[in-house]
Amino acid sequence: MSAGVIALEGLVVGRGRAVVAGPFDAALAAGEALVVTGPNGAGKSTLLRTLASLLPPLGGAIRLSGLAIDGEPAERIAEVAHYVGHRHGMKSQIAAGDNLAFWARYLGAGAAGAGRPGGAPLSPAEALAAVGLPGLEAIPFGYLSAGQQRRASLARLLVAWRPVWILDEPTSALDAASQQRFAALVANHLAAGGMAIAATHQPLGLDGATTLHIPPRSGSGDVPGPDGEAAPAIDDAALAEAEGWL
Ligand SMILES: Nc1ncnc2c1ncn2[C@@H]1O[C@H](COP(=O)(O)OP(=O)(O)OP(=O)(O)O)[C@@H](O)[C@H]1O
Repeated sequence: MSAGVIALEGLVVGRGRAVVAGPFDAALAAGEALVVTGPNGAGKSTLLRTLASLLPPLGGAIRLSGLAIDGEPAERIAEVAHYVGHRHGMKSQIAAGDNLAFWARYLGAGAAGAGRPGGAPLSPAEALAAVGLPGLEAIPFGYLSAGQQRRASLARLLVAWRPVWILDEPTSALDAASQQRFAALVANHLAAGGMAIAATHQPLGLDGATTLHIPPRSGSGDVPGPDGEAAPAIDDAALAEAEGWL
């Protein structure tokens, strides 16, 4: 089992210079899960996007130790993580299996998976079977039902090894049996020395997970600029470009 640790030290997260949530202090070791809870708009997705290096921290630090990529110490979680956000990251008109084959190639499944704890990465067909979609690899992703689409997008976690799974509402649209199946996949990942950070409104059935509860937001809490000026209005176009929505 690897011995990685992720530590959040006074981490403050936000959009533009507007503080959304924090400061957070938490630590996560290999084999552990962090479940992020809180009401709508509290900042769960903002925290996860910050951990996934899609947004810069507004304060504090994210410290990594013992996490490596190609033998080099990782400097950012993104280098060693899968991030599954609200959007699936799959193309509707392309077969589910081909979408997963793309991710396996893009994520370098062979190299990153070599010698990983828990065995080699799964093929697209195996990964679809593992999320309860056996034999559906030739079906265009867009033909799948909402719950099937979510499950196929989660199958991406299995086609390339990454020690850290960052998951935003992973079980939304999943029925009870699919939620249980997914909880078992996360438990296997943790048993293989992985880590999971998940924002959710539904219990994930992870025994021993640490919970980080974000309370409802109060006040704007903008971070002043270096010159003491008030924070500028958020530029949605610039944010969209930085976050890759375009
Ligand atoms: N691109 C953006 N620009 C400005 N503000 C944003 C942006 N995206 C989200 N916010 C704001 O940040 C706050 C936190 O949103 P976030 O999506 O992190 O909450 P959440 O806890 O994940 O909510 P939910 O449970 O509804 O998914 C909200 O007030 C939201 O309006």
